[in-house]
Amino acid sequence: KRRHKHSDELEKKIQNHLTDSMKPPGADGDIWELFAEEGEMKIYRKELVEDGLICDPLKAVHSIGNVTAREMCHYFWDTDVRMEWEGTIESFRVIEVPEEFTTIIYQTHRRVWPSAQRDCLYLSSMVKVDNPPSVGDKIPHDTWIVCNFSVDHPEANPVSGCVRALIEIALICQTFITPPKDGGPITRDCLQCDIIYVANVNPGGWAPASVLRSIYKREYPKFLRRFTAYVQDKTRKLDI
Ligand SMILES: CCCCCc1ccc(-c2ccc(S(=O)(=O)CCO)cc2)cc1[C@H]1C[C@H]1c1ccccn1
Repeated sequence: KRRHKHSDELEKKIQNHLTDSMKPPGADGDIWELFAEEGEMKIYRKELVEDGLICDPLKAVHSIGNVTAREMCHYFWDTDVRMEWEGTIESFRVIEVPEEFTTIIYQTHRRVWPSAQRDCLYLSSMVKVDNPPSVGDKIPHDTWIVCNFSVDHPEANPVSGCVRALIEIALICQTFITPPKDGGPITRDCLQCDIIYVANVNPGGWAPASVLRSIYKREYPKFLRRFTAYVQDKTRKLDI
């Protein structure tokens, strides 16, 4: 069962995301504020201050056509394409690959004046979910999750001056297939991918609440727009 040092912690976090993060906002009785909405994309936030630091949890739901859950999670997890869609990281390094679909990454984020620069050291794992909870009455064809959470590592060799931000992030994707009415073959046009993205970022050190909240308000919608467009573009059949 224990495949690497963080196996148990990873399993527990995935289970928590599948029970808690897959619930629609508000189902947990919490008050989520819808702060951005663009078509199917809805982004919610909660105000949370821990030890004087702004740790506002974020939850985004989205649904896009023509891609599968596995493709969405693959492009989110695969560091080979990270800089093609990530807009706020300045550099990153894969520190360790504990197992095939699990990496440990050190990354620095672009400094946002007047705050100190932030870095993150986290484990990133992509997992196919076997017995997914079905949301509502739709039955998913498959469910994939990428779970990113902060860990320690002796070889991080951090950039001096960076403040270590702590992250708990998950991208949960489900593929829904609507076979063509005429009984023809299933094509990309029959695919719909439902996405849930949850992010808990602790900035690790003081930063003005107004600065942090404006960064999040700007960066999360931008990230979701840019990342989903990137995957649809990468998977689009070549225009013949
Ligand atoms: C003064 C700034 C304090 C907070 C800095 C910070 C830390 C981590 C993160 C973060 C770390 C990982 C992820 S991910 O989803 O796992 C993808 C892989 O990179 C996502 C966001 C972001 C930000 C802040 C750039 C701000 C920001 C906010 C949303 C989106 C992008 N950038």
